[in-house]
Amino acid sequence: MFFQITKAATPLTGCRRQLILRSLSSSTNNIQIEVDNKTGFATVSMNRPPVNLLNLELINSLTRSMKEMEQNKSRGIILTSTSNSVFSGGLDIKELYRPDVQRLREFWTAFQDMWLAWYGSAVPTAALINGHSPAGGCVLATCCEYRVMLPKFTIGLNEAKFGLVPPPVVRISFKNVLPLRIAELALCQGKLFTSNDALNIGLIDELAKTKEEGYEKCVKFLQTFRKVDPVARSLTKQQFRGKDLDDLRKGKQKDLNDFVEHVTQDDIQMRLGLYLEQLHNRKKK
Ligand SMILES: CC/C=C\CCC/C=C/C(=O)SCCNC(=O)CCNC(=O)[C@H](O)C(C)(C)COP(=O)(O)OP(=O)(O)OC[C@H]1O[C@@H](n2cnc3c(N)ncnc32)[C@H](O)[C@@H]1OP(=O)(O)O
Repeated sequence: MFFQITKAATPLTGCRRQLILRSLSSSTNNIQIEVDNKTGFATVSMNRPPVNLLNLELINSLTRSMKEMEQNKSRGIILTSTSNSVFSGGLDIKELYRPDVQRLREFWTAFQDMWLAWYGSAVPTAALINGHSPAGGCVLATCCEYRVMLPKFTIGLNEAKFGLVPPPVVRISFKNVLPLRIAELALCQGKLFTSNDALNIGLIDELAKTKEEGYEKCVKFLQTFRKVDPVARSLTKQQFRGKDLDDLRKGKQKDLNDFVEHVTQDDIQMRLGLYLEQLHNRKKK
């Protein structure tokens, strides 16, 4: 069994009684799942301190938790993080820098599977973006159907800034949310938007002052499907997203080969090394 179920009070709503499902599959316990007994909605919290970097293990946990939620016929999922300042810092660049090619292939295959699971989820999804959400963090948020963000953080696809060319899946979920021209410019500029600017361009749907308020807004969104037939809802969503999903399923091998070829280029490796150094030295200046 993937999850153990224990009862606990919720950190989100204080009094509402919930079930907490803890991941047993990973020694790092990198995901926490809570199910609200009243609404039936599950909150999936990324829990990989300090900044929820998406390494192979966290990516696999995200995919497995989505599959588990679908099997349990969850009525809605809220994706968030246990951190106070970061939703997800994006891909763990250490997975890309001087990689073992076998692990790099495994890593990108896992990322493809996570994208397929979250972008194509049969269950309604909302992202409660309670902190910074660059690159891979933004991909995860834009896989969801609705985004509520706390103020004074940043979100966007900044890959171009450090020399990475975003693969198709990264563009697709971004393009699904934003007007094409804004998506193209933002990607080419490697732009990170403040919460306010993200709201103005439509990258997020609502702002919330606190995590609790954000949670309630996500719940309100998920409740809009309460009187809708879940099968009709899910098939309608598939009509919008099915082609993107099929394209990746059919092109998975090529996408993987292109990714590995791109990331292992000497020039890209040099840039990734410099970026890691820059991140490490950021606070020392
Ligand atoms: C062909 C391939 C193309 C695309 C692939 C798919 C698309 C996705 C790409 C990505 O996601 S690439 C990653 C992009 N992410 C970023 O650029 C974010 C960089 N990080 C930050 O801006 C900040 O760290 C922060 C997320 C805003 C959090 O700031 P905070 O002050 O809270 O933490 P701090 O900066 O001190 O970081 C803590 C610790 O983590 C290290 N770190 C941060 N981000 C990364 C990262 N993405 N990969 C690896 N390591 C990272 C940082 O150096 C600190 O570690 P240290 O204390 O040991 O130095």
